[in-house]
Amino acid sequence: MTKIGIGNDHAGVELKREITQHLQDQGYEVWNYGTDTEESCSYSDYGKKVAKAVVSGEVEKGILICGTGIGISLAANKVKGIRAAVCSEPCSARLSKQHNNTNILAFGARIIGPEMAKMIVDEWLAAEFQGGRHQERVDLLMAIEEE
Ligand SMILES: O=C(CO)[C@H](O)[C@H](O)COP(=O)(O)O
Repeated sequence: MTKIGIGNDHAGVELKREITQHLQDQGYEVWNYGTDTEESCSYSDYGKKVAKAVVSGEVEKGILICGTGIGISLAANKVKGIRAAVCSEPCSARLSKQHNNTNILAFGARIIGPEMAKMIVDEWLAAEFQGGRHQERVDLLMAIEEE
């Protein structure tokens, strides 16, 4: 079963627990990269940890949660090879995989509720990259990393 890495800052601890349970109920193997306390911390540390786990192949996909999903996705996108998208509804999550081949999904625990988060996660995990013209664009996107 797909291995999924999950990480969050202090704002995302509770939602991370719910999403982890939701994924495990479906048979996914979930690797937790923290944080697990509500002590104030930096989203950068956890975005980076999950991003590096995806790039190294330790896990296949990543899920990141902070207050808005923005800071933690920005951190992940600093890691070479990562395409992380913040999504607040399922349609964008599906298209982020179909067109952009995202390898990390992010959302905000202060923006959406747990049921919406579960729908977003399910839609993203069910979607497949469509390749073709989108592959050419993703190749151009990733080539920016080499400039
Ligand atoms: O959403 C976030 C980053 O994009 C953080 O979770 C948020 O900035 C944390 O704020 P605070 O320190 O006030 O709890």
